[in-house]
Amino acid sequence: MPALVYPELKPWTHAKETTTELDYAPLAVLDFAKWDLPGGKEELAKELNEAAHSMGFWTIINPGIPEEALDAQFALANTFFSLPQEEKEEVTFIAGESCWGYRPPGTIKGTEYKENIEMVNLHKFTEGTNYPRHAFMKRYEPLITSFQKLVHEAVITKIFILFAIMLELPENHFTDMHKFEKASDDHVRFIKYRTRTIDEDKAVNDQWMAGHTDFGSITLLFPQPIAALQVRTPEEEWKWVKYVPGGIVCNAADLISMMTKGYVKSAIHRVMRPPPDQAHLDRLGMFFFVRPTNDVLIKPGFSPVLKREGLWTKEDEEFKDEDAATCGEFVLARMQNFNLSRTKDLKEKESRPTLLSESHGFHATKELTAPGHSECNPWTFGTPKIAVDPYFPAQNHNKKPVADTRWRGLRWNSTNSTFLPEAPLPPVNDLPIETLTDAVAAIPPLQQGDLAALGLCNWTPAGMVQYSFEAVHLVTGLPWFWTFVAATLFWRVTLFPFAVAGMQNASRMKPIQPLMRVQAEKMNAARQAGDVAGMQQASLELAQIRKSAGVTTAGMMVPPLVQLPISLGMFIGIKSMCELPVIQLAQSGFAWLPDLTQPSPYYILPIILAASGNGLIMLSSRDADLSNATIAHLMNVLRMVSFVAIPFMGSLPSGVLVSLVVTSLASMGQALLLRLSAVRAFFGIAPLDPSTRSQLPTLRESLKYYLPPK
Ligand SMILES: O=C(O)CCC(=O)C(=O)O
Ligand SMILES: [Fe+2]
Repeated sequence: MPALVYPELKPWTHAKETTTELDYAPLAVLDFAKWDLPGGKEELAKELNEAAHSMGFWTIINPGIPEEALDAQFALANTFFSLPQEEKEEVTFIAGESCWGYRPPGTIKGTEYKENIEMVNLHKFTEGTNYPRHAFMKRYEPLITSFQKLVHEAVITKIFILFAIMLELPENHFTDMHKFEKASDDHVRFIKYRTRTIDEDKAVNDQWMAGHTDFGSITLLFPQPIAALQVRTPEEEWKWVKYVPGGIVCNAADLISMMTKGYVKSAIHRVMRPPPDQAHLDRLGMFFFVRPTNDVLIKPGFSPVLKREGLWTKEDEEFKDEDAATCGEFVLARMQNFNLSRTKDLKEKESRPTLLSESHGFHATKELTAPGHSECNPWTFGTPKIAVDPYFPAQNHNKKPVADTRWRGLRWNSTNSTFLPEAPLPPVNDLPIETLTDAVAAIPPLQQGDLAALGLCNWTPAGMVQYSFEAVHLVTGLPWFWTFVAATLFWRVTLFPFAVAGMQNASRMKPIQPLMRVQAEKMNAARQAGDVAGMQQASLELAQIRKSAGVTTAGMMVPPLVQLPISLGMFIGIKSMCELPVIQLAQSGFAWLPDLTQPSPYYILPIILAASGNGLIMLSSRDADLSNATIAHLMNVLRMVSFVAIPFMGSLPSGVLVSLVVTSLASMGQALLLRLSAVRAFFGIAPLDPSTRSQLPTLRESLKYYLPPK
């Protein structure tokens, strides 16, 4: 494993895969490498359709999340769980109020056993979110946020696009409901399950977490090899979920099920004592609970598929927005019920959960569900009161309860059900709140492999540019501002031979141009006359002319083919480093431009860029063939565009602009250098001919050229 951005984090070593033969659920494996292939998304949507409709569980391979990024998060969790207990309890779940922060193991009701679960829920860190957070977690905010954003982009968004395709809805149907930047209860959860003795486990029927559904849209379960998770199949059997190396297991949850009228199944799952070859090992899990944004209405959306399936009814059509609860209200109410329910599910012979939809809006009453009511959740697992139907009944969806305490009565049959806090919880307001400046001041230097751990550095041009920036920084030890300058110059120097090759080719081309024009005319005449032999002859001659002049197709094609991807890669690669952000870039080491991830102050860099861009165009126009007026005026258009683009440039992170300015100035230096007769002679480029020196029209002349006379 490469060094982490934060070397003090303790890496988590994953166990070996089990060799025990387990009764595995037949889960679909979706290969996200297909995403960009022609027809790939449609094929994936088909596979997801089958999986989401039947099992509610599936696995994604090649999700585009680097292993190092996962390792870093597991190390973070491992380090957190090994902190002293008081430090972990700095921010703790508050029964009936919130589930952010740490939840220590409780005692299993009716037994003397301690629960073997401790967990921490990390609400996404977005603007305006003000949840209490551990000082420890704040310290790692960049590492956590960039990971969550990456997962959102690379996996979650794609799943929602596939949902939309499979339901024949516009691709943005679900993605619009799940914007990372908007307020929602998206969070990452880490759970540490500690081993128990055989006897302890027997007392709870080997259950580590009772059967339940998750209550958001989807849940991602990141790869870890200890078998323990089981899913309830359509045949109502518990089957093991197989670990696929690098694969992310996903399950659909209640809200997505409600919004698709149960077409997408909210999957019932539980966690059991692992098989014998793994039962002695602690299990560390990482999960991403995805929720719609708070403002989204819980309301099924019309889909031709639902209609064909007979799930879409007149009632749905007539359902009014004002009758719908919002996802924010729903999640809050269920969360408030979080620690209130007191069930004995782990002691039941077998937890027999139902789906939320079975009871919601029908059985819950204000009286029963009032906070603190001892019977607030009468639907304990296994009671005969509930009909056990693991599938979402289509008919009940429109009975959306409004945001009142009725929601508290909804079954919260998840992980918290046995939690009984043992010690009084610290008041949140007393917690030391570190300022962000403190956190930033503590940024450690970047180390090799850190960018990869953040999901950067791959085999695309942008990824390779990022790799080169990391390498230049580590090899030279330069601060980040100068790293940007040096790495950009490195690429200019690397591209210099290609620029020279392009010029050599062009200079060989120049004297044969009149001949080539004649050949082209010959070719045209032959084509019009239908004279194939004549055409062949003309192209043969053309080839010979070019060959004798030393002009090759490769010579014409290769320089731009190399320069273009690298230039684009620089732009995209640097932009994504700044936008992530790679937090070290916030300390540029250059007083005048302290933070490369932020726009340039007072538009200084965009103005320099526009000015140098103009200079470059004027310089290259001097030796250009401007006999064609359109070309001459077009160059002037480019000059004007460079100024008009200043506001856009002003919105880019200054790291991108530093690189663009260096590129522009270096290009100018290169152009001046390649005008010198001695340099041209050295490279075998024909000298410039002062008699053919051209001059651009004035900007006013160009405006006149484009604007029709009044
Ligand atoms: O530990 C697992 O594999 C599943 C955890 C889970 O289902 C949950 O936290 O909701
Ligand atoms: Fe779950």
